[in-house]
Parts: sequence; structure tokens; C-alpha cells
Amino acid sequence: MLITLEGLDGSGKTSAWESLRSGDGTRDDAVPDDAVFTREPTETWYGEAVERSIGDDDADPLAELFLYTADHAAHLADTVRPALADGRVVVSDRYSDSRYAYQGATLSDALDDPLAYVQDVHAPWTRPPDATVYLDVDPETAAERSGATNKFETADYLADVRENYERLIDEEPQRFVRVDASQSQDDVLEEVHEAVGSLLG
Ligand SMILES: Nc1ncnc2c1ncn2[C@@H]1O[C@H](COP(=O)(O)OP(=O)(O)O)[C@@H](O)[C@H]1O
Ligand SMILES: Cc1cn([C@H]2C[C@H](O)[C@@H](COP(=O)(O)OP(=O)(O)O)O2)c(=O)[nH]c1=O
Repeated sequence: MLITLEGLDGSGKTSAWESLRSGDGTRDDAVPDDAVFTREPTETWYGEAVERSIGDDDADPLAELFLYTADHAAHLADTVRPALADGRVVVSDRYSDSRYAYQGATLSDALDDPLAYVQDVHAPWTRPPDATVYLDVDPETAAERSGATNKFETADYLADVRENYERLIDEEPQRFVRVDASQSQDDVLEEVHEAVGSLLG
């Protein structure tokens, strides 16, 4: 089973992913010991190329889409598909929905319906998630928590990204579990553990 964690920068995805990975002594172990914990951007050279473009305020948005997409293709081939073929649970901190939501926003001046375009680019070859935990937080809180350390972390841009996530949820409501990420970190982690536990139970 492939479970992904999605949400705006600062929504608490990485904290939730780490808590699921470490087993967190105070909560039930939601995932099996041999689960594979992974993330996008990855830590490969493809991911390094992505990080370079995140750090470049003048990066071309279309070029950037294809860097992220190249990283995703390699991630599928070297990590996700082999783990799923072995029958293991995979938990990914960001995955294809990040591209649909974020590049769906950065490309709004270049294309009529960038979200649909990015989905079309992925459709013939990606492996969609079985379930996605969406950490829902308002753009102002997201920008504040993330410390606005890169070009994507402004409340205005994140408002567009959030609208795109809502569109993705409307398209496939059965795939998403929404968690209110404006709650205390403890309550958020509790809900994430519960959600993942019931997805796997
Ligand atoms: N529910 C929460 N309430 C307050 N602060 C939070 C909460 N969740 C995460 N944070 C803080 O916000 C920052 C970003 O969290 P992180 O888990 O890295 O989010 P993301 O991976 O979604 O960007 C960290 O400093 C983290 O401690
Ligand atoms: C995976 C991915 C990330 N991003 C953006 C979101 C983040 O601003 C940035 C880095 O992702 P990440 O390291 O997950 O940031 P955070 O932990 O703050 O959420 O890259 C995209 O625009 N498209 C993508 O496909």
C-alpha cells in the first residue's frame, strides 16, 4: 500500500512522517516495521537538481515542472515500485499531488489548466497513491510556520496551492483523509496515527 502525506509548506507533514517512522512510544505503532519511508524531493542527484531550482528565484516554471517530474520518475523506479512489489507499505512525504497543486499554481500564467496538464503528464506512467493524508492549514499559518525560506512559502502563493489541493480532493474524495493541521502538534499527530492505523488495519 502506498500512503502519501500532503499539504502546504509548514502544515506539519515532515513532523508527522517522522513520528510515524519512529513509532513514537506514546502512540500505537501505525505502520509495520519493514515499511519504507521516503520523500519527494528525493535525496538523489535528481532531487539535488530540484533543490537547486527551488533555490533559484528565476527558475523557469516549466523547466522546474520537468525537474520535479524527473525526480518522481526515478523515485518510482528505484524506491516505490520495488517496495510495493515486495509487498511493503510505502509512506511518502510529498508525492505526485505536490506537483499537481504547486506546479498547477506556478504555471497558471503559462497554461490554461496547468493542474490538468500536470496530471496528464503523469497519467501514463505514475503509480497513484492508495491513500493520502492531507494536512489542512490556512496559508498564513503555513507561511509563518515554514519561515518563508523559499519562493513558494508566501501566503498568496500558498492560497493558490491550497485551492488546487481542494480541487484534487473534490476529484477523488475517497482517496483523501483530511486532518485539521491548525490544531496542536500533539492532536495532529494523534489524528495522523489514527488515520494511518485505520488505513492499514
Ligand atoms: N500543529 C502544529 N502547531 C504548531 N507548530 C507546528 C505544528 N506542526 C508543525 N509545526 C512546526 O512548523 C514547522 C514546520 O513543520 P514541518 O513538520 O517541517 O512541516 P512541513 O514538512 O509540512 O513543512 C516546524 O517548526 C514544526 O515544529
Ligand atoms: C515535491 C514537490 C515539492 N514542491 C515544493 C514544495 C516546497 O515549497 C518545496 C520543498 O519541498 P519540501 O522539502 O517537502 O518542503 P516542506 O517540508 O517545507 O513542505 O518544493 C513543488 O513545488 N512541487 C513538487 O512536486
